[in-house]
Amino acid sequence: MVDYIVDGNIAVLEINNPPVNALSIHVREGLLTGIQKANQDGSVQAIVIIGKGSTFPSGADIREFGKPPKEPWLTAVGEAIEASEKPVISALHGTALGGGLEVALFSHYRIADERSRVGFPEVKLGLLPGAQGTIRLPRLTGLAVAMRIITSGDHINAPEALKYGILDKLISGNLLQEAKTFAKSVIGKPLDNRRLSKIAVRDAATVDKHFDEALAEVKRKYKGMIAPVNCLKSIRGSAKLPFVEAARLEAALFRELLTSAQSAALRYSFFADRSAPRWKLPSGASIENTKPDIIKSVAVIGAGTMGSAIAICFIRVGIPVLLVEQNDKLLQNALKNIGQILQGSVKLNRITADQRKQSLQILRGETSLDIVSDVDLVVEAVFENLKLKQEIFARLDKICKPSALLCSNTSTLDIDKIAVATNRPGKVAGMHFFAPAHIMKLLENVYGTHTSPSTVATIMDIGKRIGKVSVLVRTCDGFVANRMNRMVGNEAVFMLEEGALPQDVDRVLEDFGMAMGPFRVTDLSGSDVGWRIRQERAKEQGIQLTYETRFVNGERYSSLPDRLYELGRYGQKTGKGWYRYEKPFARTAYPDPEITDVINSHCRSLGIERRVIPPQEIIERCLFAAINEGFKVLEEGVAEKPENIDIIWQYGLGFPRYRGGPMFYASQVGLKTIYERVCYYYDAFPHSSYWAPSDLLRKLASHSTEVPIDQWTSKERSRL
Ligand SMILES: CCCCCCC[C@H](O)CC(=O)SCCNC(=O)CCNC(=O)[C@H](O)C(C)(C)COP(=O)([O-])OP(=O)([O-])OC[C@H]1O[C@@H](n2cnc3c(N)ncnc32)[C@H](O)[C@@H]1OP(=O)([O-])[O-]
Repeated sequence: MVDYIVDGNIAVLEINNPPVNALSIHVREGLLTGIQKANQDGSVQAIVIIGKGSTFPSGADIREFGKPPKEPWLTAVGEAIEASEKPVISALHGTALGGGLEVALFSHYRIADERSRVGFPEVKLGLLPGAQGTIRLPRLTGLAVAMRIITSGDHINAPEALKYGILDKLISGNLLQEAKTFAKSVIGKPLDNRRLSKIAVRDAATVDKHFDEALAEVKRKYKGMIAPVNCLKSIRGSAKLPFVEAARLEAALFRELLTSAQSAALRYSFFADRSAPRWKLPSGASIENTKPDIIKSVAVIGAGTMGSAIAICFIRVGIPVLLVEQNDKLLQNALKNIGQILQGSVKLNRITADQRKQSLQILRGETSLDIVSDVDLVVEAVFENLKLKQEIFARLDKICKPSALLCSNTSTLDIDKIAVATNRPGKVAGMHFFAPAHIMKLLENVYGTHTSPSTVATIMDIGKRIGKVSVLVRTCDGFVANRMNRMVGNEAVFMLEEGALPQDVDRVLEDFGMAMGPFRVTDLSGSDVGWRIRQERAKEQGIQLTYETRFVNGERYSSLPDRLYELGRYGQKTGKGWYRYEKPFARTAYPDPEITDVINSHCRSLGIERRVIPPQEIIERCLFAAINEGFKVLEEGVAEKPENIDIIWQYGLGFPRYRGGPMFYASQVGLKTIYERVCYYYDAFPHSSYWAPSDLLRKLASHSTEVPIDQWTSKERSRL
């Protein structure tokens, strides 16, 4: 794992632990023995530490966290590096992150390939740079820069790192050769002024001011997260305490984080990010064995808000789009809006004016569907109506070339029912974008009974090309996101009928960490959207919905949202919804006494006695109901693994990353507790059949010890 190579009077310790040279136990052992050996070797006068392959170490081995720690710890290795009597030069390339950068900060000199990046991303794992990173970096950069680098977790490029004093020299040629030459040039020079533990923090006197400012900033930016706060406390220690005591404080703050639920969730999320796009079908077809088609052109059908935003996703990565809308006026409006949105991106420095121009050059608006005959992929984004979609797909099937994929942006409808309208069901799939589609990272890709593996490979590949986090799910009503989120919406409204107000429910869920509570979310999209869908469904079933309707097909129903619609309270667009706004499209939501009156009179007319609903009940009824549904989604194979569900919630539904996702959260609460509470609510609300406990949940909860989340599907699903 660490090769020891002597070239003349230079010992080279080459770290070889692909893919990112993580500082696993064998690397730490190799570094420690390498340093000791070089110090004992009379012919060696300087030591170079370098990474083999694409990078200098990108950090500690994250898979080791949460397991019993193995010595030597990174700090001990680092202290041996700093204590070396012979100069140690770290030669950085690729991404020198976390523990990797700490190794460099223990070294006496740091040189780097000019294309390399450095950083302390620990905070994104709910940790701090615990091998003295928080107390060494301020000694080089000063407090403000160190606080920004460590609390943001952002990478910085080599020239910037040079400017801050983190690096001593940038290299444009052969890194190893240059490192050896550099090493020879520092042989015999005094080392004490190169040992960061011997150097003071130069702006230590200003630490309280920097701390207060940075603390206010992280509390606003990373609400609810403990790691950025601990990072700051440790950096403050670096300025206030003698080095050894500061190191002790850092170690204590690191341990607190390492054992925290937040870090466990963030580390899980790190691996879930990488695992979710790796799709596999029940047939065995997978990302490993299926090639995607190459998509060179796309048509988007429907130039509403969604269709326009979807078009942007493709044109900004250079894929030409035909945007089709029947009505020329709507089409022209959409083209204008797209131009404005891209202009906004230029203003925010997300793209250049040239990139905007190039994107608009490959966008063409049309009013006839016939024009799409030659595109490789169609994304339909018309109104959520099965009949309408079936008609469009039947027409597309006739117009498009046989190899074209026909995808729907439906958020709920069964892909199989859309595919039957075509003679190419293998080439039909769902691509469910989340609003606003040009901003939201999630793409929920949906396969139907007949969708071919190559279609799946293609939609997953194109999702990656357009910069989305793509997750594959099987078709069902609402797929994963809307199917599970429906329970949150239902329970939230039922709690209004029982005693809560919209702001109570939203506050509890936002305090939990959700980006927005369900009522604020409804106000954003508009209560008219849900009303239309409910009316449509009722019509299909021959049901008349009235204010007195309390059950539909035996299921509890609340007409409160219908009352809102009748009052013209469509949400932000009308300046009032579940909340009041200063004016239409204003963002700030104010609790509205009028809504309290509407809710109270609704309860009176239905004879419901209101009660106080405690925060814990709000959490349980919204989240446990969704979690129970999540287990059904797993048991039916709609989602292949819990990570897929959690990534959908993080990137599509605003679930706090530091809680991992609803399924990871369930694993932390404990499945026995979740199961018992689900049973309790099923008893209490038998007319909400989604409370019927999932079989998978019941079986997992019946184990005498908690089944780890990575075994949920393998352990029980095959036996169901
Ligand atoms: C006594 C106290 C002691 C305290 C010690 C504290 C030490 C320290 O302060 C803590 C840390 O360093 S915390 C760490 C701080 N460092 C970080 O947080 C850096 C985390 N890593 C990254 O940000 C990105 O991986 C890179 C930018 C490095 C490369 O991006 P890219 O080129 O797109 O590649 P990719 O697809 O992302 O990864 C490729 C494969 O490598 C895997 N893997 C990666 N890093 C790993 C790791 N550290 N570990 C294990 N595995 C790691 C990854 O899962 C994937 O595996 P798969 O099986 O193929 O799925």
